[in-house]
Amino acid sequence: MNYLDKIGFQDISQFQVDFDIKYSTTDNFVQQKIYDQDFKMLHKDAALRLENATLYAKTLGYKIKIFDAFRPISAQRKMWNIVQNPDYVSNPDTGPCCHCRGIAIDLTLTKDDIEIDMGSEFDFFGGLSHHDSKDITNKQRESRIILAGIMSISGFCSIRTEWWHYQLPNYQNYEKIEYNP
Ligand SMILES: C[C@@H](N)C(=O)N[C@H](C)C(=O)O
Ligand SMILES: [Zn+2]
Repeated sequence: MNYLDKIGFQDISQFQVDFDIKYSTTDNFVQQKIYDQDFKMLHKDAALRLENATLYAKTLGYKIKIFDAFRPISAQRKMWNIVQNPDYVSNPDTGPCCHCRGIAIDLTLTKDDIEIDMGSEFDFFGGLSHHDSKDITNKQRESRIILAGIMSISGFCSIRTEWWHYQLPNYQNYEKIEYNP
């Protein structure tokens, strides 16, 4: 049993979802690897809710694709050093940093293995990614609302500025984790 298991984290690698863990590749907003290992881990409270979300998505004919889940504080710091804008990257010292607590997921929906058009790319840091963007089509808005509905009835909250980011409420109940495997 490793440290993350001991503190109540759960491996989500076998869930009925697809993974495209962007920060273990160079295909991300910093264009460099943020960490070497794919962390397909969440706190068990979030993992349980994600499992429900996969079922709701399936009912509607979709599958969930995960871009990121748990990320250690050091990974968050690398991001913060590049983008010091709390609308898009949480401050590792003073921000909620829900990924570092294992209770946030960056995700989208797919149908027949094709990503649904949500109106902006993942990690596009601008108004087009905001839930209330006026510059997306009705279809793109509808797709975001479907994702929001799935995540909301599963127990997650959204943030205003990123259509792909969902987190558990009461983040103060979970500690930020540093982890170097
Ligand atoms: C970096 C982006 N994918 C993200 O997760 N942003 C939120 C605000 C965070 O850093 O917690
Ligand atoms: Zn996120």
